[in-house]
Amino acid sequence: MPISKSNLKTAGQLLAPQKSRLALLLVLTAIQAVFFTVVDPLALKWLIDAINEGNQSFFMWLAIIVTSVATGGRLLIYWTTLTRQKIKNTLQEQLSVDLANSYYQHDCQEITHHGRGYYISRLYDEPKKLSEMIDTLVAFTTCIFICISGISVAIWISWEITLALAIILPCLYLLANRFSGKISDSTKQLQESEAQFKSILATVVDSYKHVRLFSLNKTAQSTIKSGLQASLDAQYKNTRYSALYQSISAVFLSYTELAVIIVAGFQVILGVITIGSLFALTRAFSLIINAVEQLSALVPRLATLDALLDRYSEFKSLATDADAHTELTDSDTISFNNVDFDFQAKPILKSTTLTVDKCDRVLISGPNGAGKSTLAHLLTGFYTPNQGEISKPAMSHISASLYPFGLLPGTLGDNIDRIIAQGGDRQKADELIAKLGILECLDKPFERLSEGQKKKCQIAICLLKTASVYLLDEPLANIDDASKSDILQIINDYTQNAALLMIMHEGNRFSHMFNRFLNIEGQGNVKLV
Ligand SMILES: Nc1ncnc2c1ncn2[C@@H]1O[C@H](COP(=O)(O)OP(=O)(O)OP(=O)(O)O)[C@@H](O)[C@H]1O
Repeated sequence: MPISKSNLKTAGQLLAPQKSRLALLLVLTAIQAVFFTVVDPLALKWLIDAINEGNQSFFMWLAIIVTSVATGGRLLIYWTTLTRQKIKNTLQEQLSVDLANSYYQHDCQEITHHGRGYYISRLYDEPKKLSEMIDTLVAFTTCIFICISGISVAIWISWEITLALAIILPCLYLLANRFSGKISDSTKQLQESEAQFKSILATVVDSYKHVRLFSLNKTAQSTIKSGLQASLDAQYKNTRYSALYQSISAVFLSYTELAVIIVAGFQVILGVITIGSLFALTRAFSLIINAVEQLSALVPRLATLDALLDRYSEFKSLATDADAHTELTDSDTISFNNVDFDFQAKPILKSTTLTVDKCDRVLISGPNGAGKSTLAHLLTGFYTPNQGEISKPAMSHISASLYPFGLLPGTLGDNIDRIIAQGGDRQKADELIAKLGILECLDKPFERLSEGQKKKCQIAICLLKTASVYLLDEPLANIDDASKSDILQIINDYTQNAALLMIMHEGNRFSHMFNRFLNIEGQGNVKLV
């Protein structure tokens, strides 16, 4: 079977919301297939027999009826094409939204590891490909009904000749079984390597200025070339299996077609069937052979679909809403108990034990690369420790401004409105915007702001949330010297009755604002005084 039972079930669940529209499409597709397969060869037989017998009026009426039916059939094809596209669009939208929902519950470390381009591929390219299951379903229905009705017409004309098909079908079944596993595996490799390549491509695109400034055009080209290699190899492998399978099945089919024409020709010579029947029979067989060929071509498509459904289910299964299970501690304090955390064997925290109380003002400092931002991600719950326990408020009680920072599409104003719509305080937002002097930024998308403006907007968004813990990573970076104390004062004012933790390289200048000092020394050593 090119598609597993569990994936058939998943496909059924995905298509359930559109079942009525889909059922209508498949019924009309089946009618269309049966109609053309039965009418086409029979009309040919009757028309040729009418010419042979010189029956002019029957010939004329038949010609008019056949032309009218063919016109109606074309209109039906137009309608089914549009309906099919509508169903595909709805399915793609449903899949993308569904996967995006899972994305926000994926492990943050995995997301950082894979990169932006990888997830763009998984949230856009794969749903688009998966929505093509509608085309596969329609093609499958068409082929099955063409085969059934074509075989019925052929049996009606000459059952002996139809027996020729019985030889070919088991061979095709065996072939399909042999190749579908290989095609499905190479499809998975292809999708994964494409997603990884898009991650590389996103980095290459982002490096525009760097490449121009250092004349690295050639290096960028070779990065693209080597990144593309794995996906091109997987594409080649996939095409090789599909083409090999289709070529072998086509050879089998052409032998059968030849055998039918020879046997039917002899039957006409012996006077067993009429010349009109010969034409009808060859026409019906060519339709059946065509349909069987298309059914064979569906095997690689079904194997591809199987791989895509596997990837869809796997992506969804990686979603864990860990924060939903975090117990809220009574006092909303933070404590690390014997926590270990490392990145690829580089220790960031080693047996770290510390407690931050409600209302503490903590300055986090330490050399570059020591692990300050990593600690901030552990505190917010985006990273989980390798060992030990972190007790902290749930993410809904924490507000943070972390690197890298990103908002949803739209202007800064749109993004603030979205937070207010979730229960945010409009008056507090207006106050923060006025105090931080970012009124002119409201109607611009975040990416078009200056770096200092971006920083102020990040602070405003962080403070807008009512939380019991506030965590800001380098809030003064890119802020002009004259504004630094004012901004720290704003942060201090808006975080009263909450714990405040700030990562700052120039913290010593403002040490009077803090009551505790957390020094990340590197190699996993951390000191809190
Ligand atoms: N996603 C990651 N995968 C692997 N290593 C990482 C990852 N993120 C950070 N690191 C490594 O962990 C170490 C700590 O990084 P982190 O960003 O926490 O340092 P930091 O103290 O905030 O530095 P800075 O002061 O320069 O901002 C660095 O050596 C960094 O290379």
